Amino acid sequence: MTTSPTTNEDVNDSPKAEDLLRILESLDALVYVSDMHSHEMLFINAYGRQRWGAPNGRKCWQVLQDGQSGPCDFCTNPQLLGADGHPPPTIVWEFRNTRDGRWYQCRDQAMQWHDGRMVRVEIATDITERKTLEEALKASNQQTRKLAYRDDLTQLPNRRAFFESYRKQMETLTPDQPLALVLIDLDHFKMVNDVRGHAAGDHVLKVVAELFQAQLKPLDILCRLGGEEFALVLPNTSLPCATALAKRLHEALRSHTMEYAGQPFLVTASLGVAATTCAEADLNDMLKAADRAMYRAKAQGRDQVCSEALSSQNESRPE
Ligand SMILES: Nc1nc2c(ncn2[C@@H]2O[C@H](COP(=O)(O)OP(=O)(O)OP(=O)(O)O)[C@@H](O)[C@H]2O)c(=O)[nH]1
Repeated sequence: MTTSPTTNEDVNDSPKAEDLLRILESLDALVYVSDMHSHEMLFINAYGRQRWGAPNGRKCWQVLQDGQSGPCDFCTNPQLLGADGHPPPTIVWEFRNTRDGRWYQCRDQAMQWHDGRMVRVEIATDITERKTLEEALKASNQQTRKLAYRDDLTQLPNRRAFFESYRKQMETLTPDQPLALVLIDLDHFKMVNDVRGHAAGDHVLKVVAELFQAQLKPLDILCRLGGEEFALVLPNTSLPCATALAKRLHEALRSHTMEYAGQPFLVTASLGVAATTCAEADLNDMLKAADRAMYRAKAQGRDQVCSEALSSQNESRPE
């Protein structure tokens, strides 16, 4: 009967050099050693030789990378020797190899070679599959986020995006900068649907979004709150300037001839404008003020712009 070792100590008692080499040569990972200063490749295991070839006296950057005329600018050697002479802990990083295009997790450390010089030892495992999955997940998350924040029909930011944009503006603007909000509600939109059909209503919503967007500056944020209601956040804009812009939007819409299924028709909107200094720009108060102004526009016969200041300072604030 054969007896087998029972503890690690028994196994590691007297490891033979050829056994250690056999382990290195059969590893499913790149292991290489290069001179810290000259970058000469001193050892590369079978895994590495199969993918990058034998070193033949070349430097590590000549063996492992493409298009290098000197040491790589991403080389971790400078980090491997601590200022106090003691090597810091192993450096772990991820890198896409320039020769095979695959991703590797690299574990680098410095050690003293048998002839006394300092060398770098790298163990690199192929993590391409994991990276591919991570990238697919990231892309899918971005797409999900895009869908969650975009209105499908008009491609404008939706209600959720509106609340987030408003909050961001509050953080970005200085306390004395004005902020304006315009609520826009199409007039008698139900009639468009009833008389011309739901598809015609959808067409109108898309055209309105494009018409308005064409009048805006890059920092102005037009959102579709839902149904036939839109909101416009205007950073650093006073009440007079916001009202003037709202009047331009109002005019652009009422003077635009819609056309659906060969039939021309007109659409109008009621707009409510509110503005305040950023320091006072509580979203609920702003929404209420813009809503009041918008309902005043509806009550006064629709097809017009009304405004309401939250703070008297806004009345004379320049754009
Ligand atoms: N085509 C289409 N219609 C929508 C959409 N969302 C909401 N609506 C319609 O918009 C209409 C809104 O009607 P109301 O709330 O009565 O408002 P209105 O007819 O515009 O009347 P006022 O606002 O008082 O001028 C309803 O008929 C909804 O079905 C949409 O995405 N597409």
